[in-house]
Amino acid sequence: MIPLMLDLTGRRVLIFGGGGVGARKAAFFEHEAEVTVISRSFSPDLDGLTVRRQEADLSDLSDEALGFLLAGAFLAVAATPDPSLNDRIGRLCAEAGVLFNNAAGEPGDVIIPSVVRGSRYLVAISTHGKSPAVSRYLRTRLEADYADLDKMIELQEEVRSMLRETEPAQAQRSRILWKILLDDEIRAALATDYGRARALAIERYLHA
Ligand SMILES: C[C@@]1(CC(=O)O)c2cc3[nH]c(cc4nc(cc5[nH]c(cc(n2)[C@H]1CCC(=O)O)[C@@](C)(CC(=O)O)[C@@H]5CCC(=O)O)C(CC(=O)O)=C4CCC(=O)O)c(CCC(=O)O)c3CC(=O)O
Ligand SMILES: NC(=O)C1=CN([C@@H]2O[C@H](COP(=O)(O)OP(=O)(O)OC[C@H]3O[C@@H](n4cnc5c(N)ncnc54)[C@H](O)[C@@H]3O)[C@@H](O)[C@H]2O)C=CC1
Repeated sequence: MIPLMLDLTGRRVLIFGGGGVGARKAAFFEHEAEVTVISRSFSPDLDGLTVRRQEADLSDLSDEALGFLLAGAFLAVAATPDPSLNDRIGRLCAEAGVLFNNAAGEPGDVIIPSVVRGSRYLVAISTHGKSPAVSRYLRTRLEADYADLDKMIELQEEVRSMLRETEPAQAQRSRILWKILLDDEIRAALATDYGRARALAIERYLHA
């Protein structure tokens, strides 16, 4: 498995099965992709999401009819509780060249990770499907332990551009940036007062 960050703007994503799991997968994609949920019933968790709904009993559909639904899709998720139906959707995706994620059944070619996201960073976590609970646990730990990561990235961005003007040696620029990252007092200041953290960084490491 190889991690990638994809821009799904304007791409079509299909979710087969509109239960709690299908709704969670739909929520994962809907802020960027064009999501359609195909199911015989729809969880209230889908209310409020920007997704199209298409009512169908998938067991009644022929391979040809399912293949027709897949036309033009970039990625499909099978999230019905019937693994053999999910696996069948996966086989048709492989034939149609559509990326496939399986919520229950034979693993597809895509895993949906746990995501920690700030305005300046994105971390995706997977256990290769072995323990989603551990992925979730790691996400909550990272969210708690690095609550101010966005502000540290902002400070690093600012100091990096200052250093490009003042410090010609790359090795020295790198050393200073690491010192700031590892400075507990600067990290503590970031939580409440960006200006103070910035002043500390400049005073300690740029005018030293
Ligand atoms: C392979 C994968 C398929 C995929 O790509 O979707 C998959 C598969 C399965 N999950 C199962 C169970 C649970 N999944 C969750 C939660 C999440 N599951 C997610 C991803 C993935 N789940 C992919 C692998 C990710 C990896 O590589 O680590 C997360 C990260 C992303 C998301 O879904 O949004 C999201 C956490 C988001 C977050 O909070 O950060 C919880 C809730 C909890 O833990 O509280 C439980 C119950 C506890 C447990 O069983 O662990 C079952 C068994 C069903 C059964 O027993 O019937 C299967 C099927 C099987 O294993 O066969
Ligand atoms: N990948 C993951 O992250 C997780 C996967 N699971 C597994 O995912 C599966 C789905 O879980 P839930 O959403 O909780 O189930 P659910 O029973 O709440 O929802 C299933 C949905 O699929 C629809 N459906 C079922 N058969 C259909 C058919 N033949 N045609 C059309 N629609 C059909 C139902 O109408 C319903 O909307 C389960 O097998 C569960 O074990 C569970 C937890 C996490």
